[in-house]
Amino acid sequence: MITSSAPGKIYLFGEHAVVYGENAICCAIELRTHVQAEFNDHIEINSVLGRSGLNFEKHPYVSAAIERMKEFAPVDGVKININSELPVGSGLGSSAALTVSTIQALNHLFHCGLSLEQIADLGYNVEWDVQGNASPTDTYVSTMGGVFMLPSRRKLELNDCGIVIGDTKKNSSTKKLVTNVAELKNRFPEIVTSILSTIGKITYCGEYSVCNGDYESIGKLMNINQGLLDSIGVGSLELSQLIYSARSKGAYGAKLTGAGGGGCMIALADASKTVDVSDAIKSAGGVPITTNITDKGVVVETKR
Ligand SMILES: Nc1ncnc2c1ncn2[C@@H]1O[C@H](COP(=O)(O)OP(=O)(O)OP(=O)(O)O)[C@@H](O)[C@H]1O
Ligand SMILES: C[C@@](O)(CCO)CC(=O)[O-]
Ligand SMILES: [Mg+2]
Repeated sequence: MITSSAPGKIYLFGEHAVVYGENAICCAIELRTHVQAEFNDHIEINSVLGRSGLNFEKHPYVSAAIERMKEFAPVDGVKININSELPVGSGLGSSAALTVSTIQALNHLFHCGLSLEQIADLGYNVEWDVQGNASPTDTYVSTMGGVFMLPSRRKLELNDCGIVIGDTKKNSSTKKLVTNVAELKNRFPEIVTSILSTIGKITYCGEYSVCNGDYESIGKLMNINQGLLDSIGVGSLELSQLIYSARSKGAYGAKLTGAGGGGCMIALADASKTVDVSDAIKSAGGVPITTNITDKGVVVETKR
């Protein structure tokens, strides 16, 4: 039996734009998904969503990961148990953490010898298989841990600042939201391409601010990024309420993270302000989530 785990993630900048090759800065967080894999006489997948066999409706990412792993090993009889600290479908990369930890568990159970780069690439393929469109960002950062500029894969450092997360209700998947943006881009190609390109430029400016620890500028760039995400239809009333509430209590900046349409927002704040910002998120109807950035990517926790 193998148990592996992988971290979730947050975006400082660049979600959705990174699907079209623009820059993004993405950070792994300490909340993790844990996957246990053992040999079995058939395929069985157990999670908070229930029990199934190979089932692309109930467990699309695990089922797609098993299919991809069949290129390397005879994955016909395996039992997968999933436990996660990440809210499902909330923009914190729960699909990527699940995908990457599943691949790593099967990698070690069947002695495939896959490298971290190969795991990240396979994870990207799985998210693409399920969503019909994806960037390599979520699965790369969940594999490697840390803070990265994608697609260049430049590693960055982000220390000495507080990250406060607020969760809101969400009723749309990343697959649907990414599809919606593609449809908007098809309808207004010049306008949406210009917006996505501007988000890429925000990220480029943001990298300079991150490297210089200029949190005031990072916050202002996050706020501009949020306005552009709203313009392409991936915001929500609930997210806006939390975002403006966090900003009113002294956050450097606040924006949605991940695919949007609800789910999580993040606020960047000085350590002295994180309690006030967290209270503001709660008073605006959000569920505050406390976590930190982590350098710990996908790992094997136990082998028995
Ligand atoms: N703990 C879990 N157990 C089973 N399936 C899970 C779990 N966590 C995530 N999933 C799968 O991932 C899907 C959510 O992926 P989705 O990409 O929509 O959200 P996310 O990854 O949390 O957000 P984002 O992609 O914006 O970061 C769920 O519908 C489910 O199929
Ligand atoms: C919306 C998106 O940019 C981030 C989802 O966390 C999709 C992707 O990059 O695969
Ligand atoms: Mg996802």
